[in-house]
Amino acid sequence: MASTESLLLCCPFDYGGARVSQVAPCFGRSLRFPIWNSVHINTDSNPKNYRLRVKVQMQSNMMMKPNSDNKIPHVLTVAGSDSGGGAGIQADLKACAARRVYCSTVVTAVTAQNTVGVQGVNIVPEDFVAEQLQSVLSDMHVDVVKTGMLPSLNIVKVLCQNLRKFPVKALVVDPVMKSTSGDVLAGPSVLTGFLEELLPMTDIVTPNIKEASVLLGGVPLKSVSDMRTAAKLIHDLGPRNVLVKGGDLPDSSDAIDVFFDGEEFYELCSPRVNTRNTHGTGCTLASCISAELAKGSSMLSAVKTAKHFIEVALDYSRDMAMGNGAQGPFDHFLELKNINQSSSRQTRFNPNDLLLYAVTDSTMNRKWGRSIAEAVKAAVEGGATIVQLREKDAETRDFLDAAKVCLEICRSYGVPLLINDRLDVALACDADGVHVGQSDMPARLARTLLGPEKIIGVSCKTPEQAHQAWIDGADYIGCGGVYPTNTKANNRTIGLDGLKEVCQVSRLPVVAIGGIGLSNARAVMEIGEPNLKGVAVVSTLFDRECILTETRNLHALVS
Ligand SMILES: Cc1ncc(COP(=O)(O)OP(=O)(O)O)c(N)n1
Ligand SMILES: Cc1nc(C(=O)O)sc1CCOP(=O)(O)O
Ligand SMILES: [Mg+2]
Repeated sequence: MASTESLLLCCPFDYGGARVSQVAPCFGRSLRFPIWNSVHINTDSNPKNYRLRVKVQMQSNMMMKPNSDNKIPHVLTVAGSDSGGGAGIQADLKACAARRVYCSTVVTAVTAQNTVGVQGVNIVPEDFVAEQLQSVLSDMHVDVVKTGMLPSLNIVKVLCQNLRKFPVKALVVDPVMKSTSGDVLAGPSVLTGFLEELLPMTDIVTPNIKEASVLLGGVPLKSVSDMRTAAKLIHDLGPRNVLVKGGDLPDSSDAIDVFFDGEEFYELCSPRVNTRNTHGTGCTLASCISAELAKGSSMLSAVKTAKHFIEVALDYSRDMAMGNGAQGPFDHFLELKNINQSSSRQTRFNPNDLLLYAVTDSTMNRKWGRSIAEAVKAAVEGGATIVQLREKDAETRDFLDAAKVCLEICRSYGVPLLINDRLDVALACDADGVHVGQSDMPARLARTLLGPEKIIGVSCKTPEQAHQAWIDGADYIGCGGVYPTNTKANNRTIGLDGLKEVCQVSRLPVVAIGGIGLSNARAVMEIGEPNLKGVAVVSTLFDRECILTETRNLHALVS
């Protein structure tokens, strides 16, 4: 790099100047595509440079990473264009970019649509769909094909011919039949193509309850039990996995989707986000699943990550104002939003993540003969909502290596990973934050070193400590020991009363810790303090034979 003015850096995929515009103002001049993979500990007193470093470091998290075969993960979407930009090809491109995967496009139809509805549809002739497919598939390495609007039987046939000619790792079918506004996007003849040709080649099909009903000849779906039956029946039509999306199910406070892999059913729940901005969620979900599959995820893990992404995106965009119609689009670029709002950490840290806080322990892992990564994976699969690596006797190198693996696991589940005590390890692996105690690195210094984006938790036993944590710029406090514990030597027990007292003065969210398990977690959660957001536990999860089961059980108790 010759100078800051000529920082023209390579990036595998140009997806616009948006990221760049976040960085450029720091220099007051134009930069293009920063690529910066190293970790920066900020020792620079110039706040301008400091801002730049933090932001550029986040940008490196947003770049596409080659797979183990050195190829950039690539999804080809075969779908319709939505002029309003909320669904179809436009949503697919944004979703893949947000999930850091390359996306090529075969346009099957051009729609005139907005937040009010679909005003017109122009179907692309099948010969030209075939030409687009041939262009992409014959030249570029495609991992996953994702389909959206397939508006004619002949287009379905052309697609199937090309998939036979150019096999890919996975085929994800979003069986789009109607838009969110209720306009028909694919007629009955297309259904024949789905049933006879496309579904038998499909790795996962993602119907909503209306589409599932159409695929099954019109049977109504009114409950989760109906969705399970439908998932099984659709599976019998040929796809290897089925995800029936229950977002439109009436009378449910949660968005429950049923996933069936041919052997087991999984009910995937997320809180229903109260927003009008849901246009494009189906396309985005299928594209996210495709993106995760392209990166090498297993099917279930891809589905879970995609569902979590949608939940967070809807939540972030709940008040976004776009258009005058009933259904608005949402914002896919959460990470950019974080960069934009770097002065406001609360947008990044969600206090609800404290609900089930899993804290690891190397002694317990050794006792049960498992690695830190195995323990963390089981905990997040069981429903842990945040993880802290508390590896008191690990060698630095081993700790760092393990932290990197755990971070990948946690990121794939959308679960934040914090490091206990060791800021150096947190910085080196770009963890989501740290937890420090009263005799560790002072929280204020931790904030200076980690920057505004990272999560910082502080252990507090008294109202004074809680007040100081807030002044120092912490994000939450860990308060305990609520009950006696064998995990931390000489730990003072403050009881439920001590916890209440701290909660009442704390301006930060609180997670309770110390001796908490299945027998008393409920009592802790029910102390009636609104800023008590969850329980942090060590032995209840990690000093047990099956971490997954214990986490599930505790999750059920505290949710
Ligand atoms: C969530 C949470 N709360 C409290 C602690 C204890 O931290 P600390 O007082 O620094 O003690 P050690 O964990 O370092 O022994 C915690 N780790 N997590
Ligand atoms: C790490 C830690 N900190 C505490 C505090 O009171 O700040 S109690 C504790 C240990 C919690 O382990 P368990 O869930 O096995 O009791
Ligand atoms: Mg500590």
